[in-house]
Amino acid sequence: MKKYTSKIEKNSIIPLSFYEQYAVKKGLRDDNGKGVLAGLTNISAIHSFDENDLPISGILEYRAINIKEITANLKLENRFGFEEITYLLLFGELPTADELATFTRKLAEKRQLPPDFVRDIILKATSKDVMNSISRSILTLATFDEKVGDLSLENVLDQSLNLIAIFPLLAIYAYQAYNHCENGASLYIHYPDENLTTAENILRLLRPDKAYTDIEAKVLDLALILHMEHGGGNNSTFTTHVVTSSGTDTYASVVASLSSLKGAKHGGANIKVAKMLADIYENVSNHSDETEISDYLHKILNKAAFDGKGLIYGMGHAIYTVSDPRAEVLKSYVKALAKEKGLEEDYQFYNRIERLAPDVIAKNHQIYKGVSANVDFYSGFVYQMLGLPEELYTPLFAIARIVGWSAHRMEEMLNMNKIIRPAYESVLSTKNYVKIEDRV
Ligand SMILES: CC(=O)SCCNC(=O)CCNC(=O)[C@H](O)C(C)(C)COP(=O)(O)OP(=O)(O)OC[C@H]1O[C@@H](n2cnc3c(N)ncnc32)[C@H](O)[C@@H]1OP(=O)(O)O
Ligand SMILES: O=C([O-])CC(=O)C(=O)O
Repeated sequence: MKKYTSKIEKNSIIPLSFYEQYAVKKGLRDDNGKGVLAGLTNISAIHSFDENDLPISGILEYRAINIKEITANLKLENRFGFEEITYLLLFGELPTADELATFTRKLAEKRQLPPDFVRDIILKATSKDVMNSISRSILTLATFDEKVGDLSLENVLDQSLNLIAIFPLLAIYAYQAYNHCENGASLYIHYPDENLTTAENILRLLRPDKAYTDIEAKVLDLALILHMEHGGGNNSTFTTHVVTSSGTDTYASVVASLSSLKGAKHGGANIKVAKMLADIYENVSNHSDETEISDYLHKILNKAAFDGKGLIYGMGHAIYTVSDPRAEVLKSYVKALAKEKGLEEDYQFYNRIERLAPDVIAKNHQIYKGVSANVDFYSGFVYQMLGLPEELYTPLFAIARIVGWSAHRMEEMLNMNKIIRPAYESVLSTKNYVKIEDRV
């Protein structure tokens, strides 16, 4: 293989200077780190600079409503919000109490799989990679749908609602199947309860005794809400736009976005954060020695420790500068939860890394806009405290983000009607074909 990979490298690597020469925006990003404007949206807004272009604490709005206000109100009213915010993101306005009750019932009715699907599909060829198992299930579900390629708004909405409703089942059953077949654990396939919310059902399906506390379910509900949507440009949602513009079906579109989300630089970062924190904890002898921790973070950044990729996971963001508002909200819950679970030392350790990492990154990279903890930094710690297995961290992100993907798919269908097709400039000069006997 080495012989082939050397050829690929020799014939594929493009000098860095060419990108400047041809004015190509690497990663579709401007020099100052901002994304190239690729679309317009009504679904959400992200603010990280003020009117004078100075970095500010991040603001995220769902359909123009600040998520901090959304989550604070839900907390104040001690209510679950996943269904309500799904309604807001999909339909563009907050539901009345009656509309919410009807919509919640609709989602509950849709929360079921075809007969024998678990036995015939999910329990076969199990995998530690639950994201891949979900994709396999979704592509199989496409074969059950007689209207798979019907691209009318009504049908796409119906398909999207079906997938939003059954996503928790696909994720948790895939985990239970893996845990049983590969780890020898007992197999639990509980049915969802139509009177429970999405967050409650997730805990019910996962726990052997189906039990959970109200606080656990509310914290999970909050985490889901914070992960639901992040504009049209994030990697998985942009994937939705790209593949929707080609006219593909809803199942294929969701699988494409899932494939994007699982990447370690995107939604897959939450598992990496948990593993990285465990690695730092193991390799640093004094857990409150900031110099020793910084030195180890430098090693990670220099590809000499952890996974050798040079990334400090859970830190940095394509858009946010001073802070990611979702990380701030999660952190406030993490602090209280850690106290309740007697994990304050772990919380302090996370806190230390969060404080030290930006400096370490800034010393090694040119940072135009600042680096801070992103939503993935604390989410894994929350899931750990809820007793959720690592294999489900990224699937939980997907259970939430499919709502944003669905809203963006419909927005693309309604507004664009133009295939997304940017240009790539060839940097080679034309050559003649050489006959095989003349090749050296
Ligand atoms: C839900 C989400 O998707 S949130 C993001 C989850 N991902 C992670 O946590 C993975 C770690 N973080 C990262 O890899 C990056 O911060 C990203 C991919 C999220 C954003 O990267 P960029 O858009 O390149 O951010 P930015 O322009 O601020 O980066 C400037 C430089 O700092 C580097 N950098 C930024 N964050 C990090 C980090 N956490 N670790 C190491 N280097 C970093 C970038 O690679 C870039 O280096 P380069 O100029 O040599 O290419
Ligand atoms: O916006 C991005 O680039 C990454 C993302 O999806 C998020 O932060 O939720």
